[in-house]
Amino acid sequence: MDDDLPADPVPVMLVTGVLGSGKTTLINHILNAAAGRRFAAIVNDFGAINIDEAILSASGRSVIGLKNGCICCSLQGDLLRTLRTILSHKPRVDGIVIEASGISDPRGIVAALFDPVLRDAVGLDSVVTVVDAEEHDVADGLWRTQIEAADFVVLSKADRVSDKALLGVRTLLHAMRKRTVFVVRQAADIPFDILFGNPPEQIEGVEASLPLHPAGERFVKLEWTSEGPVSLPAFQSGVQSFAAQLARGKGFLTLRERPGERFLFQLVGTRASLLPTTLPAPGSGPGSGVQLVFIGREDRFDARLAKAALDAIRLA
Ligand SMILES: Nc1nc2c(ncn2[C@@H]2O[C@H](COP(=O)(O)OP(=O)(O)OP(=O)(O)O)[C@@H](O)[C@H]2O)c(=O)[nH]1
Repeated sequence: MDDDLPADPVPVMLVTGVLGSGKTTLINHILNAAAGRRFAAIVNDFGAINIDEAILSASGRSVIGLKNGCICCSLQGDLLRTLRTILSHKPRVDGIVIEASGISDPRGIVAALFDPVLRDAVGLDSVVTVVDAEEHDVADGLWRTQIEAADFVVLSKADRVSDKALLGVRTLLHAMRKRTVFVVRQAADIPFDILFGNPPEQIEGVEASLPLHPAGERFVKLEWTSEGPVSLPAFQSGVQSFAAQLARGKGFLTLRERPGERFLFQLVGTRASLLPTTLPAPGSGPGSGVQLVFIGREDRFDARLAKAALDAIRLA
């Protein structure tokens, strides 16, 4: 181990969950709740436009985005380099939160954290899996894998379902797990000292050589930008033409109808929202214009047609 790496392992929390489940929202909550403690967040967005980094940076904490790939597959080297950079900072951080992209197999990331150089410097404290209480596909192998790997399952969007439906999801989650899983209704219910500082039992079956899921084969992404504002009706009808094919859409918009304002667009499953925002633009991009990322399973999402529909918005 390098001399400049800290002697005590820095606790790491890994947050997983399928696309749009609520990982960024949860991490925002954790960073805001961590008053007086120094946390670094590493976010792994699927696209080169890192919307999550832009959302989390508003918390004022150190947030580093890993772009254009999946840290359980192609970006493991980037993750390890980023961890080493964070660990070399003085004063040292009290904890590190890693947000896996919505297509990540947590076992691959856990295996990476057992890297021989880092294993004395960072300690995996917990794997937290966010489950959308409203929309989830129990037949999805990745969803099941993420739940199997979890020390905690946080149910998001519990506010959108009935108590009966919530009980149904909780019962399902408990039935899927051989060992205890903490199912909490919202992040505020997770005791902070359990998240950081108490090593959970090691995740069963984790080995350095686990087969990793071929992320690139399952999902395609489309990134679309415009330097200027777009028309709201044209945007709505353009996105509507391919929304049913999507697993996830998000990004920032400026609209011709609302000069001087910016909006955060979110689409998960059948729900879409467009809300005014004061968040900064991703990267060093200008605050005007449009930066959007769309993700869909490759057998459903025709990114070429979607791009054509979006390009037509520019002319509208
Ligand atoms: N009503 C409600 N909405 C939520 C909750 N958690 C997240 N959302 C909304 O769900 C959408 C997706 O949330 P994110 O936190 O961006 O999800 P994510 O898992 O980080 O998404 P990806 O990184 O793209 O996979 C956003 O519109 C959130 O505001 C919740 O508990 N209740």
